[in-house]
Amino acid sequence: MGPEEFLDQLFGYLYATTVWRFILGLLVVSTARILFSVVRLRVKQAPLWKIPGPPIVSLVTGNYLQMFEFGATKFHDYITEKYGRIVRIRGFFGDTQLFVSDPTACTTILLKEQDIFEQSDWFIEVNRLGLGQGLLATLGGHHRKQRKQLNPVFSAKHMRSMVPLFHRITHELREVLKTQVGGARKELDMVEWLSRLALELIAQGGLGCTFDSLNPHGKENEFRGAIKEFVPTLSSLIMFQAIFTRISKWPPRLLRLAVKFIPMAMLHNAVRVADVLHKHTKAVFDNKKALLQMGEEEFTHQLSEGKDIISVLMKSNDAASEEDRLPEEEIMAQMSTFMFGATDTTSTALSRILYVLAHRQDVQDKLRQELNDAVENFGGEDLGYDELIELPYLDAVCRETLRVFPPLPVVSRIARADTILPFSQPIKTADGMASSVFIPRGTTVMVNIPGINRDPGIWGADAAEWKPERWLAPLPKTVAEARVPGVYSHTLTFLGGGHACIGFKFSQLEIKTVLSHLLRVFRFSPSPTEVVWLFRGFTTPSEKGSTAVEPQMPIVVEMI
Ligand code: HEM
Repeated sequence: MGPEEFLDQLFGYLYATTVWRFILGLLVVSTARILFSVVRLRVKQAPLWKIPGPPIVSLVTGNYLQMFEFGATKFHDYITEKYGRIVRIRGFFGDTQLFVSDPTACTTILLKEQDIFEQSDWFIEVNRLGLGQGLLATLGGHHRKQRKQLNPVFSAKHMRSMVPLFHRITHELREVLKTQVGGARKELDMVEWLSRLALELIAQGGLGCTFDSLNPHGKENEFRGAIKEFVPTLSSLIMFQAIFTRISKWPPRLLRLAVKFIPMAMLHNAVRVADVLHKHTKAVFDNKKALLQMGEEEFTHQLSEGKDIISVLMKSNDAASEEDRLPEEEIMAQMSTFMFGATDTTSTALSRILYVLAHRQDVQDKLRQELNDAVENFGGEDLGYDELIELPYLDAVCRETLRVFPPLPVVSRIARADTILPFSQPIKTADGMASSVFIPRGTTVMVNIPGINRDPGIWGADAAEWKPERWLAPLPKTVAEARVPGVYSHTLTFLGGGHACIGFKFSQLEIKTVLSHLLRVFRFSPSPTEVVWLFRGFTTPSEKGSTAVEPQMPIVVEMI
């Protein structure tokens, strides 16, 4: 070996060992820091150990699988009944978390101390990288600034102008269903059709574009596919959240380069989904921007006549002061955010209403009668905004279904600082009665939405029963007294506080418009195939025993 070759090898060796030592050192330091913060948090969480909760089933995963597996809804109901409004749960490696349905505790989490109880870094970062920096990816002042610009776009005044569009799209669905049923009766997978409908309603009503979702022979749209893939793709990465949240803020180019060299198909898939979402929102945005620059007349030539949410937002944003104006990137991010926020939620709510009505023909008949009478009095089948909003039985059926069966049953927050969580009533702990508990920084609290919506202490002994009639009489005094911090009907179905669902009026109108058409033309009855409701983040229907990933809800649809 010559001297040059020797030096080359020596430097190569030194370089390789230095780099590897550096990487190894980094890993050791990071692991030590993670371990140290984990141990410190476990120690500080000691006061929470005294709160009653289910036994731990695994030292590694705690109660995590019971809380989030397909059958989790039953477990949630069981622990709420057994342990009450404040339940201690174990997360990964002995982490202690709370599952909360106490109204005073929920008010602290969602309203009074909403700047302490925030979404986790993981939630914010995956949404930021996947959907962009929209409402689901911002916190504090940044989030408030976005809400200030967006709230007026979701006002009742603007929702009024959406009614014709909702009618038009629902007519389309009705005609497709008539063809599918073939003039008599047929079993259809209604969740599939309601998902397509929800997607088309937000595509046209939110973005002013179409995905041709109601075309039975239409091809899968790439944007639609990416929205559907978003949650499963990210769920597959959840076990790497500690590492992910540490590297996610790297400069985008560096992050992309790093991801390229990590041989993990699910990571590459996540990047692909994010790229597809960005490509499409940018195309829709650029098109709108060009139209806006051409003038008002061109702008109203869009499919939605310029009444869709993003068009209205772009116009009001242009007129806003420099200080309030949102950057273009953030408007694009709202598009993916709305597509994501509006689709599974609405289709799940509509599916549940049809499912319940299929099992309660008496209610279905009564509702149909109310709708037929309303159409006769109104003088046309496309009921106006006020008629749709004010029909009492339609309203009662919607409120009751959303109360008893909230599509999104659990939302999580993480304490960003040490604080005290007060309760509305003292609870029994290992140390005696307690009317509050110390929550150390880093603790996860989960809001148990069905727990509070069906709390017998608030709604009475029949709280768990589905009874639309309860909304036609004065509600028990305990309902108002409980001061549930929700934006809708004393429930947390659409949550409350600064992160409450921005689209709740939009979804009310969608649901009522759809029911006003479908129930007058079709009768829905249960299928012989049993349907079960599974926890997939949302509570969605499935055929009993099926292993399909997608929700399924066979219902017998009959022409009237
Ligand atoms: C029945 C239908 C719906 C239900 C049950 C529902 C429920 C919820 C809930 C519980 C949250 C809070 C999530 C959290 O903070 O972790 C939320 C947030 C949100 N929802 Fe909805 N939603 C529905 C329909 C819609 C629709 C139609 C849209 C859009 C048009 C929408 C857009 C959003 C957005 C953007 C957020 C984030 C708000 C923020 O953080 O400021 N949702 N929704």
